[in-house]
Amino acid sequence: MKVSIVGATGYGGAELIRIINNHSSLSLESVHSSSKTGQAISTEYPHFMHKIEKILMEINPEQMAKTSDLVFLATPNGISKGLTPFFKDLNIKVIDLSGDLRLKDREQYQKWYKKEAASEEVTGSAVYGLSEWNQENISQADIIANPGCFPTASLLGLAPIIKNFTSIEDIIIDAKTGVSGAGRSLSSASHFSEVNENLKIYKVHEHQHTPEIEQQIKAWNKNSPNISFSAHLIPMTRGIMATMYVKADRVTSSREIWDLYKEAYEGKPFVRLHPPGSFPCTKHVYGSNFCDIGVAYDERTNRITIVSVIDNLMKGAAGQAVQNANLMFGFNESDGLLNLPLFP
Ligand SMILES: NC(=O)C1=CN([C@@H]2O[C@H](COP(=O)(O)OP(=O)(O)OC[C@H]3O[C@@H](n4cnc5c(N)ncnc54)[C@H](OP(=O)(O)O)[C@@H]3O)[C@@H](O)[C@H]2O)C=CC1
Ligand SMILES: CC(=O)N[C@@H](CCC(=O)OP(=O)(O)O)C(=O)O
Repeated sequence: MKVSIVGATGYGGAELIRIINNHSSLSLESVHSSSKTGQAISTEYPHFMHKIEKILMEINPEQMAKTSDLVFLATPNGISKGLTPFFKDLNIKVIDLSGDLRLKDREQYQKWYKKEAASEEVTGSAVYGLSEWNQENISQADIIANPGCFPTASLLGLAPIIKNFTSIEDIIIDAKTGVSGAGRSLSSASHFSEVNENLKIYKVHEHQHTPEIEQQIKAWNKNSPNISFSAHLIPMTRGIMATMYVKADRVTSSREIWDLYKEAYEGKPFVRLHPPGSFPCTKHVYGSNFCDIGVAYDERTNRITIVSVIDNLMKGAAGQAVQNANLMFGFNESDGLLNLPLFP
């Protein structure tokens, strides 16, 4: 199966190239850029030297549709909503890594992203690509809205509770991310001297992933409350930890909660449940497509604590995108993705 990448010079695009290089059924046909056409991708990323010697090409959907079966859009928010209709008309499948196609309510997109939303036709035909929980729809989709990094960690961590408790009183998601989550372009927010030895909260009550998480938990259980979500930037390159506190409508136990997770993720190759009383850290998933989860119940406060970790560029972006491609084309779900994490 031949694939192209738009936004190949970004971190998500580069991670796609790395994964596809180890895939038995996907082959990289072409890489595309809006600003570096004619340049070799290995000039931009010397770690690809002598291995990936593709030249960056212009973004020409008609040309791409002649040679590729699938295009990954690893572009900033606001771009894929314009490109996707061309690919849709040309019958080439699309996996969009940006936030453009995830929210079904266009007003919500405009409110949180502060941009014009994609057309209803495009958002209507996009399938939300949370691989573990939407496999059937993904396998029949032509357009995938790949989930955001924080929503992936949060939703995989919340799903068993949301689906098994009738009513949840309160959800707090306290999330931390490494700096590669902000992409490769330069900004003062990701400047070494402002990130190193620093811990910073950002987009308080305004983070664009809030409505994405709420959209999915309310689809799973209409009694789900709005969430309190906060994002923090920490001085590391990759990784997300979402620590979540959920107040349930009834008394439970750590064992009951752990059993729910065990059952929910039995046979899922990329979600690993820690043994009772043990919790994951970001290095447990570094460079891999795993989402590791630990859970416990605090009987003093009647709150369930869930810790969910992912690598933002893998399970939070390119890894899950390839997992979705595997499901779309009927390949083994794990193809190209079974590498162990890098440790330490
Ligand atoms: N980084 C992460 O952890 C995650 C990222 N995402 C999402 O994935 C997408 C890609 O992220 P990431 O790779 O980190 O971002 P980067 O900023 O690293 O890369 C984005 C790339 O998009 C290209 N681009 C910029 N403007 C345009 C344009 N007008 N038309 C076409 N291409 C353009 C640029 O390449 P060029 O100038 O060569 O065209 C750039 O290299 C984003 O939407 C991001 O929000 C989602 C989950 C996690
Ligand atoms: C560190 C950092 O800035 N992370 C980004 C991650 C968002 C992202 O990946 O964008 P989408 O909206 O396409 O999901 C943020 O928190 O906004």
